[in-house]
Amino acid sequence: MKIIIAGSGAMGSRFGLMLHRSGNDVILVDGWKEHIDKINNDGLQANLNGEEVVEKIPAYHQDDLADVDFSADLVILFTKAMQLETMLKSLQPCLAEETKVLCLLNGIGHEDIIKNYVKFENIFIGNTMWTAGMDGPGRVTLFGSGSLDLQNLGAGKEEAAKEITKVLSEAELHANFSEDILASIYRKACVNGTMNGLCTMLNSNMTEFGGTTYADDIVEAIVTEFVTVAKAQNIELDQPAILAQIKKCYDPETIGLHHPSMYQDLIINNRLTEIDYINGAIVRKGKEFGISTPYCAFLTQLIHVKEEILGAK
Ligand SMILES: NC(=O)C1=CN([C@@H]2O[C@H](COP(=O)(O)OP(=O)(O)OC[C@H]3O[C@@H](n4cnc5c(N)ncnc54)[C@H](OP(=O)(O)O)[C@@H]3O)[C@@H](O)[C@H]2O)C=CC1
Ligand SMILES: CC(C)(CO)C(=O)C(=O)O
Repeated sequence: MKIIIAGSGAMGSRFGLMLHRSGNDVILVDGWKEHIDKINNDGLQANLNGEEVVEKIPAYHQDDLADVDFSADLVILFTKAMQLETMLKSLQPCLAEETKVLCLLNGIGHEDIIKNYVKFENIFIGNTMWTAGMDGPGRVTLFGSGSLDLQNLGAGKEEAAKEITKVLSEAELHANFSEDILASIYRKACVNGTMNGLCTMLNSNMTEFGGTTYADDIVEAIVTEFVTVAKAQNIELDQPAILAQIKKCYDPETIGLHHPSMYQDLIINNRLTEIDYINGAIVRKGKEFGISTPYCAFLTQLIHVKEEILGAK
């Protein structure tokens, strides 16, 4: 399959690398020039579960796509939420009538933006439990395992969604076709709505946070707000199952030692965070439905205060 990875930071590099290694025709697209230049000069370098890997994958700056002759079957969106709209504008020359676009960003409601740039029946949405970290331009660390869920948004596009699922699974990305992707996105948002903001504020990884005596109470309070807001939209979530899924993140043998992507953004790279698309989205939806969301509101404010104190850009 001809695949564009649109947003080739840590996660885009992971997916690009694994899809390239399983025989797909992949190109990487990003707005970070130094990263693109490094990949084109020296290959994409990765520590893949302890093994040093270098793959030659063509990489393009997103402003240069008008000159690129590559009609993609599939575009996988992996920007940060704040960069999504700019990337969608840049991608226009590469979107053919049949190009499918799969969004795997963390957060809630990205389809509202994507549908302004992509035909509704070509939009596929999902979420992933894979992890990845950027070490510097052209270099990533990829450890542990993961999975992803996806579904078509447009009616009658199940077969296309299953075909994408197959291609991703052949790359050992463990993809599942979901019958209820909105619930799945909310379940993942509960993980990010707890782990990302809390580990960032508390300067911890997930194992360290999960080992504290306060972890269960705080996590339950936040998840209750997500579940209540989801219910108001007729999205039914199994709260005990979500709490159990979050606890699994504390395991140092799986992803517990990972610093969530929000920590990587703010604490390591001094960049603005996606908090407004995770806990902030619950506060906005809560207001719409008359539901009080004090924990999400406070965590959103705290992260913004920290962004200001650190002068994040
Ligand atoms: N990392 C993870 O483990 C996980 C991340 N996700 C989600 O996947 C999506 C993509 O996240 P992720 O891959 O972590 O994003 P990254 O932070 O690795 O990359 C996103 C973009 O930020 C810019 N950038 C990143 N680092 C630097 C740097 N040091 N200097 C300059 N620019 C930089 C680049 O674009 P530009 O120059 O255009 O700004 C890059 O494409 C997000 O929605 C995230 O929440 C989901 C699951 C796990
Ligand atoms: C690994 C995980 C699940 C932590 O919340 C994640 O999605 C992230 O780092 O953004």
